[in-house]
Amino acid sequence: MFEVGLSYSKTTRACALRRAAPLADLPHLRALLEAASVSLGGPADLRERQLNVICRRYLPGHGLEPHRDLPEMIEEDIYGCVLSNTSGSALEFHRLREPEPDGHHGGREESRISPSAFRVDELPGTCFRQRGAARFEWNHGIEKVSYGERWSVTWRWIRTDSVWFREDSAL
Ligand SMILES: O=C(O)CCC(=O)C(=O)O
Ligand SMILES: [Fe+2]
Repeated sequence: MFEVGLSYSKTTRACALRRAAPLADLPHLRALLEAASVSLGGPADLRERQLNVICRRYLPGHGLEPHRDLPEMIEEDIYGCVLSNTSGSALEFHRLREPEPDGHHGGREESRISPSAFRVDELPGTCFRQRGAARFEWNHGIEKVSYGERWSVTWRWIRTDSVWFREDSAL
């Protein structure tokens, strides 16, 4: 795991963000983030003072526990790109609760017809964005890899109104 921009991997409520590798030193990574963002209709400006990038390599035995990236710390939109995946694992989403009953369908029918899990069909270069329900009503994780490797880059922005955020000069 390798972080760029602001790092929160060891952050707790009692421990502030740190500065990780600067994106300016990684022009290919910056170009990837910009291209992926724009291709998904997102911003071209990466707002680097709030940006956190996590590059992950999953080897056999590695996975990622189901989680929701902390809403109190991280802005709504989270982007990602799968660089390559020769493993049998992929990003999977699981709904945290059933959808609200809907007047037209009734709660029971609705929960039967709407899925509670979603697996990303990953090809090299697959990009995704988590927002809305995918961000707040579903969690996501990676089942432990048993063979091959998976490489991903995900990026997000630290909320300036969170207790963790500090301006650059204070890091
Ligand atoms: O590796 C991935 O695609 C997901 C990573 C992730 O969910 C995270 O770093 O919060
Ligand atoms: Fe995540």
